[in-house]
Order: sequence, then C-alpha cells, then structure tokens
Amino acid sequence: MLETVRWITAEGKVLAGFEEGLALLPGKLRIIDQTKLPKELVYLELDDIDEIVAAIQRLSVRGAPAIGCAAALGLAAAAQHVDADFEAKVEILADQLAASRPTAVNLFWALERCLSHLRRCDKNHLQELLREALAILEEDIQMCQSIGKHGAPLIEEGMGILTHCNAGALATGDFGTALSPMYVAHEAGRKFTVYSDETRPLNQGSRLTAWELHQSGVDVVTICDNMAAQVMKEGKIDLVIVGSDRIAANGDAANKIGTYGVAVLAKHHGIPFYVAAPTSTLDASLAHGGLIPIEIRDAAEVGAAEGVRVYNPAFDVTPSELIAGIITENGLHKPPYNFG
Ligand SMILES: CSC[C@H]1O[C@H](OP(=O)(O)O)[C@H](O)[C@@H]1O
Repeated sequence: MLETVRWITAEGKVLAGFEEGLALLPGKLRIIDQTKLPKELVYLELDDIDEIVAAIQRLSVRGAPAIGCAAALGLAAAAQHVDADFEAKVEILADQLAASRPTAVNLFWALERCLSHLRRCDKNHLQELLREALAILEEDIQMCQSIGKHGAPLIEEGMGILTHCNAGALATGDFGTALSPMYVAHEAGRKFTVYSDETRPLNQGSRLTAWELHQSGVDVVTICDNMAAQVMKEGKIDLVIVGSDRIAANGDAANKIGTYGVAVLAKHHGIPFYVAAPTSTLDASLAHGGLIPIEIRDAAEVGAAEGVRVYNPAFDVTPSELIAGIITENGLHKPPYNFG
C-alpha cells in the first residue's frame, strides 16, 4: 500500500506521514485532493483552518476514518501557528473543524480525544497535541489492517463481491475498511471480482474505489447504482461489504446514500451483507440509527433542471436486522448487536 515516509523538522522532531495519503508536515496538513481523482493525483498542503474545513466540506478529504484523522492532524497543524492563549484558541479551532460535516462520528471522536488529552497535560501542549494526532493516524491504520485480517476469511475463491461508495485506503489512514479484507484476500492469492457501485451523485465508487482496486491489481467492475439488483439476480454477487460513517448501539449503520437499498436487495437475494468499520465509528450514545444526524448536501451535486427542487441526503441508515455481521478491529461481530 502507501509507503510511510518521515519528515524531520527544523527542530529535529520526527513527524510521520504517508507520501501519498494523509500526512502532517511542519505546520501543514497534507492530503490527496480526492475531488481530482482518478484523472489527477493532486496533493494539497493546508496550514489555515478555513482551508482545512473547506477541504473536508467539499470532500477533498473524505471517508469517516480519514475525516477523523484529517481533523486531528489539521488541528495539530493549525495549532502550530497559535502564538498565545494556546488552549483556548485550540478549542476554537476544534469547534471550526467539528462544524465541517455532521454524520461521520470519527470527526467528533478524534477532536474530543485531542482536546481531552490536552486538558490532561500541564506542559508541552503543542508537542502533546502533535503526538496525539499522529497516534490517531497510526492507530487508524492498524485498526484497518486488523479489519482486513478479520474480514478476509469471508472472501472465497471465485466470489463476486459488491461494495458501495469508497471505504478504501483513501477513506482512512490507509488500507480502508470495506476494502481492507479484499486487499488481504488478494495478497493471499485468492481470485475474486469486486462490483463497485458508481455511487451517485459524487461517484466515489467509480472514481475512487475502482481506481484504488485497479491500482492494486484487484479485479473490479464498475456498475451504475441501478444495476445492483440485476447483477444480484444474475448470480454474480456472493457477498456485500460496505463501510460506515456511524454505527448506533444496536448496530444500525449509517453509510453513503444507496447503501440501505443495497442491503434490502441483498436480503431479497439471500446474499450476506457486512459492514466494516473501526470502533472509532461506533456511537454508543445513540440507541438506534434513527438518531444519527444525516448530512443534506448541496442540490448542485445532483444536477437538476433549472428551478426544480432537489433532495440530496448524503447518507442513509441500514437497520441492524439486514446486517449479517459487523467487522471491526476487534473481530467479526454477529447479531444481536449491543455496542452500548
Ligand atoms: C471508511 S468510511 C467511508 C464512508 O464515508 C463515505 O462518505 P463520504 O464519501 O461522504 O465521506 C461513505 O459513506 C463511505 O462508506
């Protein structure tokens, strides 16, 4: 996957990062601009909090775990430009980041982890914040690798696997969640085909998932979202694995719009439907998925006739009874789910 590189700052401090993914440079957050993929691989180096917030809002950096990591790293980068009233100003920076998108709980989890760590420190606040932000990134990568190990046994030789949106390396610190078991199975030499839903309206599936998997040599077929039923009916799909942006205590899982429809189709066709996510995506404070805040995005993303109204929810919630298992870094959880 992506190669780890390290930057030595002027003060001799080592900052870890990934040359082609999320990284913390001295005073800057470095990301791939995912709005440009797959045509261009463009890196952005952002040192201003408004730029970082805007990058999250326009999905230059996207995917629940990646949003959490980017928020933590972005907070650390922006904090390096704070000259006085450090703790108060960092809280304000964190509030700005928290307002960027409402559904991925990883964003709020990562920011609160950084702030509560700072509140426990009585000195070296900036260094402690840098250290905590880098720990969040490194742990996310390890969690995704573990998800891959726990999920890979589900993938048998010759399977057709459907996925929706992008829950790959681009959506995390590295390796991905839904795609991580596919990478592990591919590395083990198993042959299978991934059917990647285009995922309207922003096409994360055709632009990002297909690109990632193809780059890694995994056999991938792009389909339009409205073809999922037909490929299932034709017997091409043996398994569905998707990511998630927030999972409630009872296992109801929010994910990219269209996921719920895939789950209903999978149920109808007797195909097992799995969700893969790190525990930083679990929200035990919510009893069920009806309490998950769903982001409504700009009408312009859908494209409609002039003057015609548009409804553009970015996520939907799959009820736990449609989910055969939830794969986290701790293992494969079976229903009934109780993450509370
Ligand atoms: C690994 S979680 C990825 C998750 O996030 C995506 O949403 P967005 O592209 O709007 O950030 C989508 O729901 C993916 O499944």
